[in-house]
Amino acid sequence: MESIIEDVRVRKILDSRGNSTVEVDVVTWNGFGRAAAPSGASTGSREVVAFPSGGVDEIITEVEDIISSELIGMDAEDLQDIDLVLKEIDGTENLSSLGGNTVVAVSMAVAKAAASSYNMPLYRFLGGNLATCIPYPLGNMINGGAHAGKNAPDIQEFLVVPTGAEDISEAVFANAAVHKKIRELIQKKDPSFTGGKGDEGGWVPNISNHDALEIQVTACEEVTDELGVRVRPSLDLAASEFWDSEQEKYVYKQENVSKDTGEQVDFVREIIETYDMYYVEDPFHEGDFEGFAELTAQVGDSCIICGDDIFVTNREILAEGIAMGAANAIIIKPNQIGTLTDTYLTVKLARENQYTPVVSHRSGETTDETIAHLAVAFGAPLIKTGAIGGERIAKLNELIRIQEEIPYSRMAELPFTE
Ligand SMILES: C=C(OP(=O)(O)O)C(=O)O
Ligand SMILES: [Mg+2]
Repeated sequence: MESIIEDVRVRKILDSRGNSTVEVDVVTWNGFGRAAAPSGASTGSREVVAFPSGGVDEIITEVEDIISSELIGMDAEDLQDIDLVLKEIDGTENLSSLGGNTVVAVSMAVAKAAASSYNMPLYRFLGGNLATCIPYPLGNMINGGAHAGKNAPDIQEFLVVPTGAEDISEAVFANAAVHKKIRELIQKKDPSFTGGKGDEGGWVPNISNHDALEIQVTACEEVTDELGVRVRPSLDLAASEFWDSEQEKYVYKQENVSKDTGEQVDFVREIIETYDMYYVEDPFHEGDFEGFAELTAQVGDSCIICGDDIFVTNREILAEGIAMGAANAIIIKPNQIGTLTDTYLTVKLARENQYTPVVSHRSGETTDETIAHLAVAFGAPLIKTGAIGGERIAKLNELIRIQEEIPYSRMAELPFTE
């Protein structure tokens, strides 16, 4: 009774890039849930389609009525049934008629409304009383590729993880300290640097991939010494963005060099070894399962090799990767797959196969904080959600609140840390 859905409202709101996206309110007899959908810039080609052909406006004018007439009267607690109904209404494989972003916003708003109906936070409603681990934040420091301007590095994200942090507060402030330090180091290298930032709040300098790596690692070392909290460098290459399918080469415009898969394996392995990288995401393009498998075979016993565009939070594609030994971790972005049920099932498959789930934001975000709750509920050891910027700190500050609320909270167990 408490969680019977009484109303569903859909509206158009701004995202962090100034584009339109969708926000959904779900009202139950005794509760309320609100969620908004993010959008990617470097999207995987096998992600569900974000919006129907008429964009957000079609959702507001046509889709809202269809969804609300089906969902009103259903019990928000029956999340799996509701996710099934959403997929049935859509009727396509890639959610192109309702739009994956509509589906994910409804699915998350329903879950939040169900939790609220029983006066529970979302992480507890989904994860239960034993979900007490707080994920480590992967903070974005330097932006390149599709998240930055044309003179920025080809590598999309220079990230850090405060593996030595004892709690989430120490972790997020260590990341923020590295972010500040990196600005100083960029300014030293390029006095004309104006302090411009990319889509995820990382700095966008006009420097080479190599110089960005040097600066990232120096900043990690200095902050580790200053704060006494070990911070380790990590990367998201987002290599689909610089894979040239005609040449069959990874093309690094900054250095004017091209590499085939074998050379890319050697190049990334060298970076991992030289800079003691903790985590490397999408070092190969989304179709290069062989490259992923080879690198994982070579360094996967000491470095997290994570698949984003390759798996797109899809458990069937993940299963192909598992069979080949491609990667040892997977990015979890609910809007890549559409429903919370499907998101959960992908996390479950990952865990059963010792793949680390890494819950992640998108480059176009809102102040929605749902993924902070999902990371705790799913027991994900890592969350990738930037380091600074309103839409990024919405998640980080929520983790601080969640930690405070859980009586026996502790930081999650990270792979490959002594
Ligand atoms: C967050 C990312 O970017 P986008 O949202 O543009 O896919 C990513 O590639 O991990
Ligand atoms: Mg990525």
